[in-house]
Amino acid sequence: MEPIISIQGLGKTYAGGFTALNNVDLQIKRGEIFALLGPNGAGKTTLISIVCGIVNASHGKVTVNGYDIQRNYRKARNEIGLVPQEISTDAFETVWAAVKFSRGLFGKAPNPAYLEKILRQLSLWEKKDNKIITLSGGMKRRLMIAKALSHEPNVLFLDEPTAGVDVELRQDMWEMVRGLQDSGVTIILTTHYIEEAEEMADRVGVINHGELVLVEEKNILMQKMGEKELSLNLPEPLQKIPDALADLPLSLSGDGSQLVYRFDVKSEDTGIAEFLRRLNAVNIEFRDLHTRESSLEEIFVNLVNGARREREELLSKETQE
Ligand SMILES: Nc1ncnc2c1ncn2[C@@H]1O[C@H](COP(=O)(O)OP(=O)(O)OP(=O)(O)O)[C@@H](O)[C@H]1O
Repeated sequence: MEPIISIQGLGKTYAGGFTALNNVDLQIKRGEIFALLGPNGAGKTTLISIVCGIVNASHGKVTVNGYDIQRNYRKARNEIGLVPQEISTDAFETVWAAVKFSRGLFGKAPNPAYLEKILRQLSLWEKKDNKIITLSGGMKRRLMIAKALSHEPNVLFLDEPTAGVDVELRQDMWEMVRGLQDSGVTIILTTHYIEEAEEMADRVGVINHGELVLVEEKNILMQKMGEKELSLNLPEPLQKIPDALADLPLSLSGDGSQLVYRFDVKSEDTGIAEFLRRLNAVNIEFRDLHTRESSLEEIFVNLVNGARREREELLSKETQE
């Protein structure tokens, strides 16, 4: 199936000469939830702003549902709903007037039945005659989503949808976003909360210093990059790791009561059987054991740090030459 968004060779150098995006290629699949992760200043907002036609690209090509964002700007923009990070609405307008107005901005014929559907879906229908100023923070966020959906876009961009939102509300938002996906909307979200990507995304893209360093199915990423730990609780604490086991990837907790064996998830042979056999040979007993997988957060930190190290090495080589 054709991707709903296709980005090729996208670059952006701002007027001052700063390059915020460098040769980005990315295809967004129809119906997926795609999470764009990256540290502050990585280029996430620049990328979204270009696709939404708010910022002009320096080079490259973007199509949204087949429409080129430059040659066919209006049609491309019609395909997209954008929920910005900041809540910006007229406080004295009613909820209903706000969504009706947003739809009108796109030149769409009125469709009260559709607006009712999205307000119900976002649990805002009861509040439709309320002034925005009377809504809670969570309701205002949902209203921003309703406004972004008012012209029936196929793609929804959510820029940091849950920044500064409490845990309960965050989970409500996740549920609601899944509901939108079920209704056929493709969702691209940027987030600083890796937990959010882990929870929600079908695929993850990591952007760092304007470069897309990785795009991967979330499950595959977690399998491929992840390390697992096998922890053994020892009835008798150890002073140190026995010399006979020194060649194994082991670590000992501070109080010596927990021995941790690290293994690579992707490796065919985890070495666990051999490890347990050798443990037995040196008469170390254990009370129980459990395993733990690395989180997307650890994977992400490793990736970004790895890329930074590579860049620093490259720079130091260049200065030596
Ligand atoms: N109008 C502009 N002129 C010059 N530089 C800009 C402009 N807008 C953004 N930048 C720079 O481009 C880089 C990328 O910014 P961008 O807002 O895309 O990052 P981001 O990944 O969205 O960051 P955050 O997570 O902090 O929102 C930053 O270094 C920023 O200072």
